[in-house]
Amino acid sequence: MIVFPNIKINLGLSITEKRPDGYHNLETVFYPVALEDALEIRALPEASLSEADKKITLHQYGMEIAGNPEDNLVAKAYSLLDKEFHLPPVEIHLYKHIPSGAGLGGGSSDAAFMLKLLNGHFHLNLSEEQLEIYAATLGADCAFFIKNKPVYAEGIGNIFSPIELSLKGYQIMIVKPDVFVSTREAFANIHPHHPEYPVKEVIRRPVAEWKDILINDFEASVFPQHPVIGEIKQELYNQGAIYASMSGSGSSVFGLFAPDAALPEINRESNSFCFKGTLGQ
Ligand SMILES: C[C@@](CO)(OP(=O)(O)O)[C@H](O)COP(=O)(O)OP(=O)(O)OC[C@H]1O[C@@H](n2ccc(N)nc2=O)[C@H](O)[C@@H]1O
Ligand SMILES: Nc1ncnc2c1ncn2[C@@H]1O[C@H](COP(=O)(O)OP(=O)(O)O)[C@@H](O)[C@H]1O
Repeated sequence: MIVFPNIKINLGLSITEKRPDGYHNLETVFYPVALEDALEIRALPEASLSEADKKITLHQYGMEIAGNPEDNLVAKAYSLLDKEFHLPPVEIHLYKHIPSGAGLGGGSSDAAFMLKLLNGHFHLNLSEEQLEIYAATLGADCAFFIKNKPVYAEGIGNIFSPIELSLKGYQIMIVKPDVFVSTREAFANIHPHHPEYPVKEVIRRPVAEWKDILINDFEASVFPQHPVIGEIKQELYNQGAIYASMSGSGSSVFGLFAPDAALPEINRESNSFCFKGTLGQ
């Protein structure tokens, strides 16, 4: 069985306060985009396991991910459900197309799709709401990928409400320079505050009005540290983007373009990543 975990972009990201547990409350809109990994599981017969064998064998392809295979979020997702449901052993094939440390939620998406895949394959009969609860323990934005629909998110990024927003037909260009931004460090450099223009209100206005009022709070601290990210955002505007922003805690930047626009070539560095697509929903 194979699934295709996709990314999200953040439309606005206000970090409003630091919580006693060390996490931060935030306000953002998550919007799914069809840049996808591929994730496949094959169940193995219980009898094929010797005492010393692990229950998961993870084969990884495509872009490299930092860390050991047992720290991979798909392995953590399996262990979470295995504890409760004693799952059969599985062989996992994960093909990474989504860059890591990009603010695109690639790891969280893999984890959420793994939960959905195991739920379907092994007939666990978990509801979407139950899957969201499991997902939230794996990463702050992981639960979003269970329903995978545009939402307004609050709390630590795990409390969702529906929004009336469709960007269907807009073209999107995502550029990620060869820079890794740690989410944890990005939060450490933030001064939380309530925004002048709340994300929830700005999002109701036409996209052409978002430029100076739909803000990602991480840009103020990440751009001075990594000027190339800010330069890419400016370049997207120079090349005709209607709206451009860093996604999440970086380092990727996306530009939204009109449905009939010719998308530019932005080749700043040989190791940068670039995706071009069309939005759905
Ligand atoms: C802030 C966002 C916006 O989309 O950044 P990106 O990861 O997309 O860049 C996400 O919600 C991130 O979600 P996720 O990447 O799952 O975060 P986690 O792994 O749970 O947390 C990584 C670290 O970030 C910090 N953290 C994360 C979320 C949050 N609301 N407050 C925090 O302070 C904590 O220090 C935590 O240890
Ligand atoms: N399946 C996975 N895909 C990507 N990263 C993973 C995965 N499992 C664990 N990680 C770890 O999570 C970190 C954050 O990755 P990712 O979620 O892709 O980035 P971001 O949170 O910036 O969108 C990576 O540096 C990597 O060490």
